Parts: sequence; C-alpha cells; structure tokens
Amino acid sequence: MAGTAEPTGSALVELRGVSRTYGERKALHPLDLRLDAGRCIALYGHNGSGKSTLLRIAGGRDAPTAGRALFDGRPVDEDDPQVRARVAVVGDTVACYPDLTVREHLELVTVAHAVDDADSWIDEILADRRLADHAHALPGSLSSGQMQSLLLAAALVRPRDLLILDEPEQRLDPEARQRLADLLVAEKQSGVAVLLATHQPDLARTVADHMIALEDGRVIAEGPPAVVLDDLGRRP
Ligand SMILES: Nc1ncnc2c1ncn2[C@@H]1O[C@H](COP(=O)(O)OP(=O)(O)OP(=O)(O)O)[C@@H](O)[C@H]1O
Repeated sequence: MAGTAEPTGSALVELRGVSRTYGERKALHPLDLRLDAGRCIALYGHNGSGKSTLLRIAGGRDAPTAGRALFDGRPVDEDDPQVRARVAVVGDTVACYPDLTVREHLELVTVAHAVDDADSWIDEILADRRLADHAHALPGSLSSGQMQSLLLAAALVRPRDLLILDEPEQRLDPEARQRLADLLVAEKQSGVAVLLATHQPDLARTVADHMIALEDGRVIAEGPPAVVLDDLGRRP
C-alpha cells in the first residue's frame, strides 16, 4: 500500500483497490493509496500513464470502475459540501471567465468559501504569486505562466485540508517553480495534505514524502522519491 507514514487512524485520502476503465481501455489498474494530513504523494509517469485519472478519482471528480475512494473516511464525491469545503484542486485545464479580472476571479472564490478579511488575503496571495501588477488584467491578456499562477492563487485564497495539483509546474519559469516548491512545503507544514502529479523530478524530490511511478496505469515503483527516481534511472 502506498503510504506516507505509519498509518495512524483514518487517512485523509484512502484508495482501496481503485481501478478505472474507459471502454476497453484500462486507464488505472487496481491500486491502494493512503495520504495523511501534512504529507505529500507525487505521481510520476509518462503521458497517459494514469496520473490525472487517479487525481480525478481522489478528488471525487470521477468514480472508480472498481474499488473505493475515501476522503476522511467517507466515499469521496466532489458535490459533497465537505469535499467542496476542504479539497482544493489546481487542474491542468484553464477554466475562467473572459470578462472577469484576475482579482475578480479570486474574489469569487473567497465569496464562495466565505473567507474572512478577503481583500487583504487576496492582496497577499497576488503579491506572493507575482500577480499584483496584473490584478486588473483580464485572463486573455495573461501569459501562460501568469495564467498558471492564477489557477494556483485560486486554490490558495480558499480554505483547504487537501490540495490536489495536476502538473502545477507547467508553464512556470525556474524562479516560479522554485516558489511553487517552497509553497508546497509550507502547505505541508501547515497540515495540508498534497497530492501532486508532476513531470518534474526535482519538484517531487523536494516536496514529496512518497512517490508513485505509473506506467500504462500500473504502479511500477513506489517509495521515497530519491529511491524511486534512482530505480527508474537504472532501468533500461
Ligand atoms: N475521459 C476519457 N475517456 C477515454 N479515455 C480516457 C479518458 N481520460 C483518460 N483516458 C485515457 O486514460 C489513460 C490515462 O490518462 P491520464 O489522463 O490519466 O494520463 P496522465 O498520466 O495524466 O497523462 P498526462 O501526463 O498526459 O497528463 C490514457 O490512455 C487516456 O487516453
């Protein structure tokens, strides 16, 4: 079983024998996973290896074909108010309103999640993500890296116990990637569980406690990131 620590009580995320089939295609073969508060699991693998499928199931956006996906001991469903309140997802697709500014997007999120003192909190996140100068810009005028920072900011302005990120390093420059790694370490330190799909070994090495390497929907290696990366590096 994939785990980030000795199991103590119920995990925040628990997948038991989870698999996913699309038509004839087996996107995910049965796997187990356990993620506790304040820990991070990184999923690693080629395009099409099943990372996003696993993330969608863990966040309740998709149901497994077989097995059980639990959040805090209950079947996970993105429509569950508990899940909506506690799970923040940074996706790989851009979903935004073309006529709302960067700041207005973040305001929407804070209203939806009844965030106290939202204005100063938004200011802080905008500065932190280097978006302060673009607060009044419309999405269409953002660079792809700035758009990625906006997606990240939208997850950070709201409360969360679990942060799910699908290749968050995409489109970020080296400095922004470093700030992303620092941010995810800080998230863990504040008790947030982080479930991450990445193509960047350094990000996994810096942030993750446990790494799961997938190939064609199967777990081919798992363990501490340095060990898994070393193992993968020695394969023919
Ligand atoms: N909605 C869907 N319908 C049919 N097949 C799907 C669907 N979603 C994913 N798949 C298939 O499942 C497999 C796993 O896809 P998935 O998106 O999970 O891979 P991934 O590891 O996230 O890839 P990438 O690194 O490119 O994002 C792929 O073969 C993909 O074509």
